[in-house]
Amino acid sequence: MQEETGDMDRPVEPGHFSASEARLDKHIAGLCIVDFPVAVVLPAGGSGERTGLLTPKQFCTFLNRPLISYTIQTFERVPWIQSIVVVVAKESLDLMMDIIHRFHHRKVLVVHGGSTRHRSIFNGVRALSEGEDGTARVKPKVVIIHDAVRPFVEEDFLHKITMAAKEQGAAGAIRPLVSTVIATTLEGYLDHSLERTKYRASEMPQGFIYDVIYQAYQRCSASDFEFGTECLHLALQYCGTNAKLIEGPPTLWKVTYKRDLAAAESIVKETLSQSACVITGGSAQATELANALQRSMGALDMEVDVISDLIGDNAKSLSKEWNFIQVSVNNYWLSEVGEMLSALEVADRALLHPVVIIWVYLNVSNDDSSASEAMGGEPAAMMEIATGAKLGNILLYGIQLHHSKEATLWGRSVERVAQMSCALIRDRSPALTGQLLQA
Ligand SMILES: Nc1ccn([C@@H]2O[C@H](COP(=O)(O)OP(=O)(O)OP(=O)(O)O)[C@@H](O)[C@H]2O)c(=O)n1
Ligand SMILES: O=C(CO)[C@H](O)[C@H](O)COP(=O)(O)O
Repeated sequence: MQEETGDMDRPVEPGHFSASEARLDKHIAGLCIVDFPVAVVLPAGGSGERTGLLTPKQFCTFLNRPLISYTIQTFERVPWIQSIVVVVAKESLDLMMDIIHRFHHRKVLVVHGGSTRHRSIFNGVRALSEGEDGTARVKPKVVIIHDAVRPFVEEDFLHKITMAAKEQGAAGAIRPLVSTVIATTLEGYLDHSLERTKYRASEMPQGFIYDVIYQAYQRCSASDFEFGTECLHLALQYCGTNAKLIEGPPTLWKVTYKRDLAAAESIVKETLSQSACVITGGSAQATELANALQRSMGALDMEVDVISDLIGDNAKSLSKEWNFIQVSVNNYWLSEVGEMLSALEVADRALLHPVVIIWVYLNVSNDDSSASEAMGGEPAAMMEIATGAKLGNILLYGIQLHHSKEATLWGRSVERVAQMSCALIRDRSPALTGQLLQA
């Protein structure tokens, strides 16, 4: 059973590589130049027993998106990878197709898995050279194998693995051991321990010349399929290919236990919380506040850009991975926020990650009562807009502050806005949307 997804904006026929290979991207901007066809197999057919959850970990969701979609996105954005085969259990096929359509994944071919990881991987590898009906497909030169439950891998590391695989026939990521490995006796006593400096943990990704891994799987035994855990070992044992081992970053770790899902979520949140864009509307007071926020939030490790509006060239900010802070001066009026929500929707900015908008209401009048009058009834409007925005994966929060003429008081308020903004952006709590906080 194979399902292809080629109906998105740039259709790809997965597993098919023409001789001239028109799409062989030379990624000249960076160091990553790959001029041969590369495909990826993501085994995602396991049940995730060790998490103790009912849902297999690859389908567990954080920040409104299943883990498998993060991993697919990681490979999809690498221009020199042409095709991604995702291997899932039969009963997860509909769910997988739904994920592909919901998150607009483009380069993906879905195939059925097997009862063990090796069986699933072999199904994925085979699908790259032959269709379900046995028809031949033009195979890639190199195939990268990567557990679907390892969502964080950088392009430059994939490049290293791919180039080493092409040269050596096989290559794999390693990490230093964090604990000593010991052998136990049948009775549960220490038999012997291994010298830790001589050993490494084998991680993913691994890369292979296509024919090497295909032949290794064709030649390996039923016992390998049943109990084996190491693709590099199959390449050595059945094809005599000695893999090049490359030390990878700690982020290559595999989601195995429930707590790993929380760790993955916090890594994604951290990467989404690096920067914010303050929109001032052009007024002097808003600009003064924005500049002060830029300094204070900068000290809290958040890069802040200040712009007056989202018109013309400034509209580019909508497509960046920014969070937004919209300042309104003496104008308890949410129309600017409404416009921003529409613009983000048009740009499809919240498809893959929730976007944070913080609306900052700056009261510069001398008379506090005019501010409270302006507020009358408006928190309800704020909550209503925030509720609608949340359905579109946009998290809207509010902060209000008074522009005190007293420098110390003003400084404290600005500091509080900076701290609250950083906390709201970093936490991304859906429960706090629509709230108007006091600074
Ligand atoms: N029959 C299988 C078993 C595992 N995998 C995949 O292989 C990767 C790594 O395996 P592992 O972490 O062991 O996943 P599970 O087998 O799901 O976990 P557990 O051992 O806790 O059940 C996962 O992406 C998993 O979905 C697979 O494609 N087919
Ligand atoms: O270790 C590995 C390196 O080859 C594999 O990545 C894989 O994690 C094995 O998974 P598990 O043993 O947890 O099923």
